[in-house]
Amino acid sequence: MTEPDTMQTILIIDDAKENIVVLSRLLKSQANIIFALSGEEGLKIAGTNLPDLILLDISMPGLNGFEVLEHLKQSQTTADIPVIFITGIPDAETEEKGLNLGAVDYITKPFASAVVKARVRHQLKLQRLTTALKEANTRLTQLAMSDPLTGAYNRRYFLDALKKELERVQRYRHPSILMVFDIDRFKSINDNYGHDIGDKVIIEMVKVSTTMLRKNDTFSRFGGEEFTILLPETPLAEASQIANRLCMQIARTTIESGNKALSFTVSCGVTQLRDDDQSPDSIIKRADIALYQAKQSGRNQVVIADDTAPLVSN
Ligand SMILES: Nc1nc2c(ncn2[C@@H]2O[C@H](COP(=O)(O)OP(=O)(O)OP(=O)(O)O)[C@@H](O)[C@H]2O)c(=O)[nH]1
Repeated sequence: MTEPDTMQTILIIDDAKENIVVLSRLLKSQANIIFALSGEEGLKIAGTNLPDLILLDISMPGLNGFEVLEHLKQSQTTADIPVIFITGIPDAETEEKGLNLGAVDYITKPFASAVVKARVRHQLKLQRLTTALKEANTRLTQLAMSDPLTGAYNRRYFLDALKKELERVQRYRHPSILMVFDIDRFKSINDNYGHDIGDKVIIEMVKVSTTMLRKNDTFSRFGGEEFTILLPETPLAEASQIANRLCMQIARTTIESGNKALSFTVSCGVTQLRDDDQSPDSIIKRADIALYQAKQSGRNQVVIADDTAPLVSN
């Protein structure tokens, strides 16, 4: 979160140096001051420095203040930077135009120093609060889609991704794969080594899996010791190899527990998304049945769902 005492930055855009000098002197105790002597230069600086507030002159050669504001609003990176017009044009029509374009305030010259300071302080405070709110929102979004123990995507996020991928499969008819992994005899790991070591096993499972996957694959901790992987645009034969490789890699992994090295295995069910799947449920059910068969057949192995019908490509 932004600290309240962190110095914020004000960008002054004005073609008259003397105005920049006066405003800088006035506001330097409130913020870091940077400046530009033209609209074009101001836009460049705004895009790279992302100031907390812009004080903008209206009448300038080249891009005028209104045009600068329009450019700022068009770019996603600068659209939310508050802009105050500081201008010698006192008429209400110009002020209305400036505010309608999205300026947060309009100050006319000659101005009273104390009033400018107060209005700037007010905008900087609003900006600080807005930034803190945005950061909190980002954190909340992150929390809502991830598992706290491992940081992997959670069930909710995964189901959403699976639903979207099913729609893509139905539309483009490419092969996509769901894998469900489950740690073998995990209860006995907890019982014999303790819950903390159980947690370490889960964390290691996530680490090993995620390093072996591609950027477009989605990995989630779907439940306690159950993990799901979505592999978009992947033929079944390739998915089978990936699942087997992952199983082998997991079996080679060890966890330190006191002076002992603990190893563990996983079982896996694999299925292909089908264009007649009505929802993620039926896909998960198929993969779960295959996983159950892997468990029944002795664990530490991959089973491909029986009823996976190959998609007919267009
Ligand atoms: N340490 C730890 N244990 C968990 C967590 N979530 C679930 N568990 C445990 O995982 C265990 C799952 O056990 P079972 O469903 O019986 O399955 P299993 O022992 O892995 O047996 P199989 O799946 O048949 O190989 C339970 O004992 C849960 O308490 C967790 O976050 N941390």
